[in-house]
Amino acid sequence: MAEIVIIYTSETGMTKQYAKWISQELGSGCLILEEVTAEEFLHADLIVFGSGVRGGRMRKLKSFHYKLKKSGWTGPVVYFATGGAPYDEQTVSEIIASSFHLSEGRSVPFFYFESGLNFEDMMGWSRAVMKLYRFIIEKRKGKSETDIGTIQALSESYDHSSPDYIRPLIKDVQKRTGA
Ligand SMILES: Cc1cc2nc3c(=O)[nH]c(=O)nc-3n(C[C@H](O)[C@H](O)[C@H](O)COP(=O)(O)O)c2cc1C
Repeated sequence: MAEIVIIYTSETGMTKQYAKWISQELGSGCLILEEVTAEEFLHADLIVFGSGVRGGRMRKLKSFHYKLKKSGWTGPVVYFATGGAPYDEQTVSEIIASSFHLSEGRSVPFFYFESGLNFEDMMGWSRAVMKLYRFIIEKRKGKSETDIGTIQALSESYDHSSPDYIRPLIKDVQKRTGA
């Protein structure tokens, strides 16, 4: 049976929740990026990597790729990102474009899962960025419906995460590993 390892990083627990759901579904190990050592993933046939979206791009992709490079592991990776914005093809394309430097015609296995915002567990500076962002939109004249929705979303914690969203990723990983 193929060995799958899930590696994730999570500031407020949203990505952690998705990583746990994926790990339960695939029956695979679930490791934290900041703590994982090469020995823990060198034997893997496939790695699933997940992080939250920050300013339109995946957090900590660089440090994940650095760890892989340093370890010499060159197997397939399936990516997932969690974000406060609802699923939308345009948004997902923009996250991919900002996160990965892809030459023309290349693509990466990538899945986006809507999560939410957890102000309680956010680091101080993240909370400050959110507050500033909300302030800027509130000052806008002639606010669009999106602006109004964004102000509302930035007003309090919410969690739209659902284990249903991971289905396409599970199917993709199973196809790749012949499970
Ligand atoms: C500073 C900051 C910037 C964010 N930028 C985005 C964004 O551009 N798009 C989005 O969908 N969500 C954005 N979010 C929401 C997070 O992506 C979302 O809460 C994510 O699930 C957090 O995952 P984590 O708690 O596992 O790190 C942002 C959150 C913070 C704190």
